[in-house]
Amino acid sequence: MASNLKNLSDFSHTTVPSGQAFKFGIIVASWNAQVTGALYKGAYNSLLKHQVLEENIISVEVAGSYELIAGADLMLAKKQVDAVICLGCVIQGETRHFDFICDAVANGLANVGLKHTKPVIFGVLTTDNLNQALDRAGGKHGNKGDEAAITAIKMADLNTSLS
Ligand SMILES: Nc1c(NC[C@H](O)[C@H](O)[C@H](O)CO)[nH]c(=O)[nH]c1=O
Ligand SMILES: CC(=O)[C@@H](O)COP(=O)(O)O
Repeated sequence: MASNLKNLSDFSHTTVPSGQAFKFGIIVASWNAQVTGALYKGAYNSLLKHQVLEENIISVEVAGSYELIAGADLMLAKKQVDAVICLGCVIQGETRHFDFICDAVANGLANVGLKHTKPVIFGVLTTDNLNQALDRAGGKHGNKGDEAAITAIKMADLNTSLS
C-alpha cells in the first residue's frame, strides 16, 4: 500500500501560503473521539502554524461523520468562512453500514461544497480498524487533520487568486 511507504502528512511547509487573511470552520464528529480529537488538534495547530488567527477559526462538534454533511451546510449558510474542514473517523463494523456512511459522507460533502461554491475538505478516516485510524491521527502515517488544514489554506488561497 502506498501509505506504508511514507508519512501521509509529508509535505513541504514552505509551499503553504499564509492563512492570515482567511477564516475557517472546523466540523468534528464525536464518534471515535480518541481519533477525531487527535485529528482536530492536528488541524487546529496546523492552521495556527500557518498564521491563521484564533478568532478566525470556528469549531463545532456533531454526533457522527454522517452529520458532517449537515454541519458543513449550516456552517457555510450561517458563517462567512473561506473553507470548511470536516473531520471524522468511520471504522468498519460487522455490517455494510460502513459502506453507506462512507459513500454518503464523501458524496454529501462534495455536494455541500458545490452548493456553496466553497472548499469543503474531506478529513474523514475510513479504516478497517482502530489501529489504522490511530496511525493516521498522529501516528506513523501522519495526521489527516494536518493535511486537511493545509488543504483548506491552499484552497482558500486558490479561491482568492481566482477572484
Ligand atoms: N459507525 C460510525 C458512525 N456511525 C454513526 C453515523 O455517522 C451517524 O451519526 C448515525 O448514522 C446517525 O445519523 N459514525 C462515525 O463517525 N464513525 C463510525 O465508525
Ligand atoms: C460504520 C458503522 O456505522 C459501524 O461502526 C457500525 O457497526 P456495525 O456495522 O457492526 O453495526
